[in-house]
Amino acid sequence: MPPPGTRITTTTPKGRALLATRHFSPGDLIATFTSPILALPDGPSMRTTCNYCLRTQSSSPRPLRACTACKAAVYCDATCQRLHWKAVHKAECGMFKRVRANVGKDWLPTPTRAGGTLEGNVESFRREEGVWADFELQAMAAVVYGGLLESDEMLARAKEILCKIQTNAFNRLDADTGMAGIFLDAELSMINHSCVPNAFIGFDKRVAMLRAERDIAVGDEIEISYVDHTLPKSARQEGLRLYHFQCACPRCVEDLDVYQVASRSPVIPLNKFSLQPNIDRLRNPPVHAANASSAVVETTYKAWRTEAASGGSEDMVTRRQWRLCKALVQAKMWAIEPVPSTILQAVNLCQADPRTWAYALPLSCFLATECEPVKYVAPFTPWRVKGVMVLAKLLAETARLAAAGVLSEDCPDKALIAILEKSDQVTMCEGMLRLVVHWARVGASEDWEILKEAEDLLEQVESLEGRREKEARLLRKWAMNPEDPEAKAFFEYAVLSPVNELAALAIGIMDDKLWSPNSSAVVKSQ
Ligand SMILES: C[S@@+](CC[C@H](N)C(=O)[O-])C[C@H]1O[C@@H](n2cnc3c(N)ncnc32)[C@H](O)[C@@H]1O
Repeated sequence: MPPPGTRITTTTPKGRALLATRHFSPGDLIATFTSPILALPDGPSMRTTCNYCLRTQSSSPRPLRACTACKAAVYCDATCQRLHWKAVHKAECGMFKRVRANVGKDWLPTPTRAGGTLEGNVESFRREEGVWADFELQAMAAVVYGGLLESDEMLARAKEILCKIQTNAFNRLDADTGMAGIFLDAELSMINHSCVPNAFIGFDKRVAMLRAERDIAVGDEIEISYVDHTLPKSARQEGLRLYHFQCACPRCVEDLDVYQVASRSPVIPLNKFSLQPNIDRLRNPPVHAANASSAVVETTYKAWRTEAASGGSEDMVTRRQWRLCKALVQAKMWAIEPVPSTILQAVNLCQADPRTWAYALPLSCFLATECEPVKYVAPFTPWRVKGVMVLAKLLAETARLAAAGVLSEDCPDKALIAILEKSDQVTMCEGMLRLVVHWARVGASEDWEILKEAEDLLEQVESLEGRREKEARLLRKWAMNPEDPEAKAFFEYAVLSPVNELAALAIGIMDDKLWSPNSSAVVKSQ
């Protein structure tokens, strides 16, 4: 049964499709999917992820405990273990024991349940030689270790199931919230792909939530993106290869870049309550597009990926990758991949070294103002909210160092210190947290880890001694009504202005500060 407010229809060439039978506004929850056919950790995460709720070891309050019988499946507590036993583990525990006895290791169960009506693209997979050979091996293993009768029919059935899983299951890897695994639901699998999606899926443990990303009118097809739709065309096509169709969305057909797609987005005005409230700038981005054709984008991205696979030290690879981005950086097309990914890598490198730690802040300001709002125009998308939360946490840390009078000891960059010293970092942090709390409630569930983290931090900031009440009152007023003239002017002065000043340092930091052998702030292996 399709969820209320939707119906399933059949179209050419997509097959079945989910249509809206009522209007959905941006952020509306279209449906929740609570009874997946499969919700399993993926292979590499099996021993480090609760096999029931899919929480990873790093986000679990307790060490994960293994099932005492098979020693393969792990759980965060007895409740998860009991529920998983009832849902699937009683059928697979014996299989794991056999695998352990025969090959001496834990092994990802090839799932043996998949709805009979799912699209499998079996004939197309059969033509993909490497993939098909892999499926044959996996099917054989599933039959042998599942203790099933080893017949041609059984092997064919196992391969068909693998095709269905590949075509329909969602990879729910989420490093930020510590969730990993695959999720397969028969109704969710009716949703087709577009690189300009009007909806997106969020996960909370074993529940998937389908939300509108923009207005969806009665009769519109509901479409999500199966891949990172902000990547260049060739990378998107590579990601879609195993789904066996040619994407005919406007991004693919007209070969639009992220700026062109963003400038047409109907949800641009929502950014009035964001770190990029300059709506005109999103509609008419100040980029030099003529200097960065799609051929330049593709060549840059391919060279960047080759460099990523080169196996050098992370900082040297990132340095070389940054050089490869030169044409895009000069064209001010900073939201086009691989520029944002390279800056994000640099943020991670900075955070790992006390000498460069403070540089993470301007780089993250740059990502949150120049890159993310173009890649993901709706400010409630989890990717946007997470970026603002990273900034809030960095500011909480620099504010603590500043209060202890040790900020300049840790950071030798005078321009950066000057901006931080004249800014009220606590107010900046509080402004970010109000954005996170507001948008996380629109785009995610109340149980989202990031929302809880933001609420906790906001409570701590609100109870800080010496916090100025007038500033706090204006931020509260701004969160209630971002158009209120007094509150808006205050937010621009106290939050946006220092954020933009910090962001303006980012390109210089990427060019010189992180890798120059003469710099006093260098990343590790220089
Ligand atoms: C998860 S299923 C979606 C539901 C599917 N249409 C069905 O009838 O079961 C994925 C498959 O749907 C088809 N599909 C999804 N998006 C498409 C698109 N934009 N254009 C053409 N086919 C698409 C492809 O066959 C793909 O492998």
